[in-house]
Amino acid sequence: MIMDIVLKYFSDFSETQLKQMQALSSLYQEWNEKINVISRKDIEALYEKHVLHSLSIAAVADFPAGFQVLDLGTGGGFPGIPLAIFFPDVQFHLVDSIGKKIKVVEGVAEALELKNVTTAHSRVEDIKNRKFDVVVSRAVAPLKDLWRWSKPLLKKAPAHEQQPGLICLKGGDLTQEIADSGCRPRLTNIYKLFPEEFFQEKHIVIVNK
Ligand SMILES: C[S@@+](CC[C@H](N)C(=O)[O-])C[C@H]1O[C@@H](n2cnc3c(N)ncnc32)[C@H](O)[C@@H]1O
Repeated sequence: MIMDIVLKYFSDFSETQLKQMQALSSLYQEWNEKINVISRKDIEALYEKHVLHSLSIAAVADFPAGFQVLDLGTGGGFPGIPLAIFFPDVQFHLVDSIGKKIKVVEGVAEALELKNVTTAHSRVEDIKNRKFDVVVSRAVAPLKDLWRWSKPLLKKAPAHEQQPGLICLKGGDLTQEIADSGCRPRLTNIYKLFPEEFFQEKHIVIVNK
């Protein structure tokens, strides 16, 4: 099935990861019948539109074992769930302000037995007393807000080291958004990694700590 598209670009999965990736299709179909978190059109193209797109972050950033990653505005679990499968030794905290979406994420993570996923039904601004190595996010808010929310939640980088703090998937013309953001991000074009036609959010934007 369409899962082939993921295997075309990421071939190094363990048996467990492969089973988890393959299970995503039926899990999201089942959950979507109860709670609609993904459009009908998109659910048919789950691996291209959501899974591969989420994994594009893994193509540009390495998360070492023990890293703590926050997925800000995870919705139905993107990019957090595919990344949690991809990086089983990294801890992912998936947060969204809409409770029913977090219910789906919890159901999917539990069915996949993803021990490295925790969730919270919360606005990201309300997270207190926690720090993360990196924040990931897709299609949530202008860069200015993403960076304002992420900054206080990030552990400090060691002196003189440039480390990614915020990695987000974004679409459209980012010129004005970047000018307004108050930070100086780097951009990677996703279509240089994967076929352009799959994605609406065509850039990976990385802001260093
Ligand atoms: C367009 S959806 C994208 C969901 C998911 N990241 C994806 O790409 O499929 C944006 C999500 O961000 C969430 N969100 C927006 N602002 C937020 C905030 N301040 N804190 C937590 N979640 C937020 C919304 O509830 C919504 O589920």
